[in-house]
Amino acid sequence: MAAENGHRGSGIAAIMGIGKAVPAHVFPQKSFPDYYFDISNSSHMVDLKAKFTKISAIEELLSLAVLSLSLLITITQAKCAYRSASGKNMELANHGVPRLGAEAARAAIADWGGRASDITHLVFVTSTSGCLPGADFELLVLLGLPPSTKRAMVYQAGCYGGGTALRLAKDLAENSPGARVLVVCSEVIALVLRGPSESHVGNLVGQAIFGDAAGAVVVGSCPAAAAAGERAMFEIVSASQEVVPGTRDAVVSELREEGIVFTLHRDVPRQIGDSIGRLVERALLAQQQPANAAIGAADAAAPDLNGMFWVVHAGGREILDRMESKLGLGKEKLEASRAVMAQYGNTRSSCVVLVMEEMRRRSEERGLRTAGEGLDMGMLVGFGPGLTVETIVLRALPIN
Ligand SMILES: CC(=O)CC(=O)SCCNC(=O)CCNC(=O)[C@H](O)C(C)(C)COP(=O)(O)OP(=O)(O)OC[C@H]1O[C@@H](n2cnc3c(N)ncnc32)[C@H](O)[C@@H]1OP(=O)(O)O
Repeated sequence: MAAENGHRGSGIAAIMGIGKAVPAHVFPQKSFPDYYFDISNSSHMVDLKAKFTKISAIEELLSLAVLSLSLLITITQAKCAYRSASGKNMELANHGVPRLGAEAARAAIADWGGRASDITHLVFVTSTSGCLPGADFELLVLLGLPPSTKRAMVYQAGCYGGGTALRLAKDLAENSPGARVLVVCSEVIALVLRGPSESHVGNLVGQAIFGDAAGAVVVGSCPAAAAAGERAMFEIVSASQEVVPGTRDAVVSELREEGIVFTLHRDVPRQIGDSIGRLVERALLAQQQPANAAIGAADAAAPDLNGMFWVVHAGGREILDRMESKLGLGKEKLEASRAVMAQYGNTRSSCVVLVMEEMRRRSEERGLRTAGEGLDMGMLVGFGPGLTVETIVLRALPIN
């Protein structure tokens, strides 16, 4: 299946298979505030519960949030105080992260059409477990990948980790002959889950919006002949990473005795909104010449952003709203991100893969020419602590 050994991959890396996995059990978002304040013995915090209820109504249509693996632990432990010890939660995360990841990886490999034994590299991303050997090793065993698979772990990158992994996969695929890189992003938020604190509303926001999910893709260059079943869906044209100056404290996450304690600053949506125009402009300038031509060679510096598809990390409704208005995007452009947010919440590093999968599914259902809503060029945006922003220019290839 992989390109011939010894042939140096000269083509642009492309995504050839996509898969996702979400927990089997979902929790009704509407009754989540009652449940959450009840299990944390916090029902007396009436004002805070009202605030939480407002925040957790992520989208008007939302009926379910996927938080099940993490919620199961609270059910079995029957405690979830703001500062409870995290031993059981750690066990659950260390167990769940590779397993959810393996499910997504199996789906991605099936979608690609190759065999697990053809995978040459693995890039595994998580910010919600911590053990050695790591989740990448467990995945190797669970999938029966060759022991010679070259692995790399991306730990604690937060929500931008999905973009980081795609950037690394591009470099690996374009510089290693015949490489087929499996990227797996898996997050089980057991270590993050804690009861409410009146003095830490930034944490409460995360309790309302974070969810468990894994996303996986297979990346390679020089696809084998179509007859062999391998096809490129999205070329990874170029990839950039930038830090937004002065935003170091915006998203902070620390691994402590009581688990992962994170905070989201109230200004995150504004900070992303204020910088997104410049970041997108720079990402488009950084892309390679052939892709420029596809956007519109006559005016490559001022592309029609509405003529592109958008795979944006579903960080929170306000972030998507601000991005939409700052970039002047039409209401429909961030539909895939909003759908993922409504169904699964903010699933951290895996979120951009889920958005890509959602977009591909919708495009195919509508009989569109490409998996990128029928368009040729698109942009993936992931962001997280730092604030660090990953921007990836994608080219969607025609669906066979
Ligand atoms: C983890 C990673 O690596 C990467 C990430 O994805 S980081 C996550 C990024 N996401 C965010 O930061 C969330 C951004 N916020 C939002 O999208 C929206 O605020 C929201 C969807 C969460 C809620 O929107 P909303 O329902 O319109 O409520 P909103 O009015 O904004 O807030 C409700 C209350 O909570 C408060 N609040 C909201 N966010 C807060 C925060 N981060 N810190 C403290 N207070 C906050 C508001 O001030 C408001 O308080 P009052 O009622 O006293 O005025």
